[in-house]
Order: sequence, then structure tokens, then C-alpha cells
Amino acid sequence: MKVTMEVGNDGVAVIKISNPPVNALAPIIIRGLKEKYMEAMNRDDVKAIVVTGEGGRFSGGFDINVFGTVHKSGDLSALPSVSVDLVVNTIEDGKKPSVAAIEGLALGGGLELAMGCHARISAPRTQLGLPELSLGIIPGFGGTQRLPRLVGISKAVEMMLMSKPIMSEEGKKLGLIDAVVSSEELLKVARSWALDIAERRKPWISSLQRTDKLGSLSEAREILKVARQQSRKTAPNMPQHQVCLDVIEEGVVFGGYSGVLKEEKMFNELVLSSTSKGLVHVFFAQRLTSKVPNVTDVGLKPRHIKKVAVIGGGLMGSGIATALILSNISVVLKEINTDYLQKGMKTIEANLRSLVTRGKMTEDKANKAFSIVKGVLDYAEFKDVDMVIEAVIENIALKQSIFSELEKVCPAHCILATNTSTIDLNIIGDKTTSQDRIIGAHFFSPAHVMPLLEIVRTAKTSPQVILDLMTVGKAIKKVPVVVGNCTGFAVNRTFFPYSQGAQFLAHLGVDVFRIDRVISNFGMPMGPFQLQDLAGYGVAMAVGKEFASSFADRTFRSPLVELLVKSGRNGKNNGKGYYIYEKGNKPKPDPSVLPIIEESRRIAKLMPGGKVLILSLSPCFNEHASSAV
Ligand SMILES: C[C@H](O)CC(=O)SCCNC(=O)CCNC(=O)[C@H](O)C(C)(C)COP(=O)(O)OP(=O)(O)OC[C@H]1O[C@@H](n2cnc3c(N)ncnc32)[C@H](O)[C@@H]1OP(=O)(O)O
Repeated sequence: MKVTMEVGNDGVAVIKISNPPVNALAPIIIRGLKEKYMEAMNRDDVKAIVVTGEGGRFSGGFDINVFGTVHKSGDLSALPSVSVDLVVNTIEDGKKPSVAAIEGLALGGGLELAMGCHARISAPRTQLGLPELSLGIIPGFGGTQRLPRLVGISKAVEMMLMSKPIMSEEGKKLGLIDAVVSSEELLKVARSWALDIAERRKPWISSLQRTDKLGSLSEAREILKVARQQSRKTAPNMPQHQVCLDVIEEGVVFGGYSGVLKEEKMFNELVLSSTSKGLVHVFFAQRLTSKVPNVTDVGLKPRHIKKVAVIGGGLMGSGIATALILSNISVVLKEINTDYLQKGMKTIEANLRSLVTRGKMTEDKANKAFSIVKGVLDYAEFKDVDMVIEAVIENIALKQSIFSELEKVCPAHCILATNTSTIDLNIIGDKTTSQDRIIGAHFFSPAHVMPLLEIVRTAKTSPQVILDLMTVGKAIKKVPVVVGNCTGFAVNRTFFPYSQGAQFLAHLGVDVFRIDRVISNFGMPMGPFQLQDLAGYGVAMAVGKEFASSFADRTFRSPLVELLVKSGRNGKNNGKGYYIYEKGNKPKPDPSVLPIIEESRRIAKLMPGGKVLILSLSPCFNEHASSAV
């Protein structure tokens, strides 16, 4: 971890950040930058400065570990003073010009440091972005002020609110980058650019002083108003979104420097928020998932998975097949009859078509993807598959017989995976002798969209098989999380008690729609009853049965779902559940479901003395805020 400086015969000081792997701006790096800058400013042989990063990466931003320290101690003094002291006073207002030579990535504080320079030269395909909102904070080194001044308010708002980076080629078009040059030429061009500024052959521009891209005050306010409305809908529980827009507005109205000061104040408040604590935890937790002891640290190399068979062309099977072919992995989709097979193939086609319609993929790519999936009715194609993913209904006997057939028809190296959401893998593989290659590949619906892939290992699953599935998971752009084997694994083992809690409350007399409202106001995308409508009652019944048999003393056997099914309801599937589903309309609570719930309460006999339980909520639950439903 160090910052170095080399002064060339041309009078350019090259200051280099070195903190592998992403050159994060740790406090020691920030101190190093300040020291080297002061030295460069004071040396007579230095005319101009180039700041760059070691190892082909400019910087991944401020060191996120420091937020962890602040979260633990609640003490903001661990945050170095950067925004005004280093970026404004030392770099931007310094008496010698600075040019950022950017390669690989400049994210968060990294891009903010570069925007404090007087020009930015980039290598091709370099990621540029301010992803701070995804950590529950806002940019804190002046990014909320300089980005709108360089690319315009509209684009800056989009980049910050979506936390989505752009490439340097787009950055050049937008004005964020002054030139894109090859990696080999990067330092040479940056040096001569810096000298050109020092000798006034090129303009000496301080981004914070610019106003030419801000538009009129009324235009700016209109853009911010629309963004506020959208954020209220898309990120209702993320305070950093509204704060970011307020801080941008401060700078537009009162000038960039006022904006920088407000940004610093609000940044310090947000760092301590529970949202930031949660999201910083998510950042590190996600990275930890790719480190599995005795799997990823024992020198194993992932094997190449070229061809995968998916058994079952229902919603899950066709979604999984879609996810695989989108990443160029050939798929054999097996069904039991022509009707089901056609349905499965049609669903895959529709999944692809919807990506094309939404502009996420070209027609050409969709056609190419569809050409590598083959529908089959027997096992002939299984002789050279590298992996099978079984995605049939949750029926133990059926799964057991499929796995014992697979053992006979697949090659010996083939991974035997199941998409079961709940059933113990040892039971599924009980009728085989292939326990070392049996593994859970639990996708979440819609499987080609949802990022989580729960990988379930038993005591006998081989590390190679786990590594291979993790690698496939990453290749198909999922977040693979390896968990242990038990009924429900990690996700449903956590989720089931949550939905049981909701059922329990409903049977104590609490209104189901009130429960959904409170939960969605708390921050979930929807409440547990609406979610049950969405998932379908078949899943709820199958999962309920598994839990009841594995954890009999901890399971509340709610009669409600069976009563709903008997009354002809099947949730969103047939448009009738707890809610009414009509095309083009938001789901509406269905009052005619209430007598069914009453009957269920009578059967369950949970209400003390047969009386409805009155619950009042702690003030942190705002049950009256407008909800998604
Ligand atoms: C004041 C400022 O406005 C505030 C800020 O700057 S906050 C920081 C803003 N920056 C970010 O959010 C970027 C976060 N990082 C990333 O998105 C990705 O790590 C990346 C795109 C830089 C690289 O991705 P990738 O190559 O897949 O590697 P990835 O595994 O994620 O990261 C490599 C290592 O660098 C670490 N790392 C990445 N960015 C880091 C950061 N900003 N601080 C500390 N560590 C960081 C990761 O934790 C990981 O460590 P590990 O090997 O010990 O697990």
C-alpha cells in the first residue's frame, strides 16, 4: 500500500497509487497522495502532475473497509478529510495542473479524484462510475457536484441513482473523458496534456466552476423533480436517493462549493445510517460467498461445462435453460410428452423475446441462443452431457427414480444437480451410488432474471463438483452461494418461518392485507400473502409438507391454503388469490377471501378465547404509508 512519485525530465510528476487489487483509497493512500501532491507543488522542477494507478486499474474508490470500522465504533474521525482538503484545495485549486491517467476502472472516490483533476485521459473499455448509493451513502469527494458539471444533470443523476458505470468510450462522448488512448500511450499522452495545460496550450479547467452543462435553473429543477418521484417509487426505503438529489440541487442553486459542503455534511450523516450498515455488509458478504474453505482454496481448477441437460420444462426448468443458453452453454431440455415439451420450448422462446422487446438483447443474439437448446423426450442425448439439472415437481419418489436413471445414462464425470427448493439431497440421492456428484442448484423464479443461485452441498459432494457449479453460476451471471444440506437449505429455512409467522398472525385474527401493508412499508417488495399468490399455492403446500415432516414440533399447519384451493383459487396463476389480478391493474385485495380466512381461523382455533388479537405496532413500522398494493 503506497503512493509513489517520479519526476521526469519533462517536468511532469507522475503520482501513482498502489493498493492491490483495486487501488482502494485507504487512509494511508490518501495521506500519501496529499504528501506527494504537496511535494510536487513545492518542487521547482515540477511543472505539472499526472495521477494514475498501479497494475492497470486507476482506483475502485474509497476503502469500504473504513465504513465497517465507522459502523462498529460510530466514530466519524476514521474518515479522512478528502473532499475539500485534498480534492478542492490541493488538486483542483493547486498552482500546478493535474491530469488523471485512467485505466481499468475509476469508481466512486477514484472517479471523484479524477474529476478534481484538470483533464482525464483514459484507456479503452475503462469503467467509470459513482456506485456509492449502492452502499447506502452518496459520493463524498465532490462527485455529486462535478459529475453533473461534466456530463449534464440528467446523465449524472442516472449514473448515480442506478449506481451503474459507463465505459470510457461513452465517457468521451459525454465530456467526462478528454481523450481515449491505448494503454501503451496512456502515460505519454497524459504527461503532454498536463504540460499543455501548464503552458496554456490547453485550457485549465476546474470542473467545480463549470456551469455550461447544467442548463437553466428551471430545467435542472424539473429533472430533479422527476428523479425524486421515480426514486420514491423504485427506492422507497433508500434515503440516500433523495439526499443525493437534494445535494445536487444545492450545488445548482448556490454553486458547486456550497454543494461540496452540503455533500460532506450529508455523507457523514448517511455513513451512520442503518441502510449503509446493511448495504456495506451486503458488499462484503457477497464477496465472501466466492471463498469456500476446502473448495476455492485448495488449487482445484474448474472443469469446462459445455453441455447441460435440464429435466422438466416448467417455469423453473425453462427459466434455467434460458439462463444457460444466454451464456452460450448448450442445453438439452427433457420432458415427458410432446405437449409439455412444446410448452417448455415456447416459454424459453418467450423469455428471449421479452429480452429483445425490452432492448436488453439483439434479435440476432436471441436467435443464436435459441439455436443451442434442443428439446428431447428420452435420454439419448444425455450420453455426453457435463451436468444435469433436474427441475421437476417436488415429489420425492419421482426425483429418486430420475436420479437412479441418470446414474445409468450420463457419463461418469457428469454433475447431477437438483433444483429442489426444500427436499434433503440425501433423500433424493438415496437410490444411487453417486453421492459425490449430487448437488443442489436452487434457482429462484424467474430463473433467467433472479441473481441468486443457492448451491447445496451434502457431506459427500466433492469439492470439484461444488467448484464447477460455482463457476457455471458465475458464467451465467448469478451470485452462487454455497450452503449446507437440510430441509429448506438456507433460503427456505429462513423464509418458511417468516411466512409461518404471517400465517400465525392471520390465524390470531390479524388482517392479512394489513400484514402485507406493514411488510411492504418495512421494505420488502411485497407482503407474504401477495408473495404466496405469486409463487402459487402448490409450492406452499409442498414446502409446508416437507417442513411439517422435518420439524413437526416447530411447524404451524395452516389450513388456509387448502381451503383457498378448494374454493377455486390459485393465486396469480388464475387471477384469484388473496388479491384479484386483472391485466394492466395493480393487485386489489379481494374481500371475498375474508370468509375463507374466517373458516380457517375457526379450524385452527388459535385465537385466545376465540377473540381477535389486537396488535399495535412499534413506531418504526409505518403501516399507513402508501404501499405497493
Ligand atoms: C467518498 C467516496 O465517494 C466513497 C466511495 O468511494 S465508496 C466506494 C465506491 N466504490 C465501489 O463501490 C466499488 C466497489 N467495488 C466493486 O464494485 C468491485 O470490487 C470492482 C468492480 C472494483 C472489482 O470487481 P472484481 O474484479 O469482480 O473484484 P472483487 O472481488 O469485487 O474485488 C476484489 C477485492 O477488492 C476489494 N474491493 C473492491 N473495491 C473495494 C473498495 N472500494 N474498498 C475496499 N475493498 C475493495 C473486494 O472486497 C475484494 O476483496 P477480497 O479479494 O478480499 O474479497
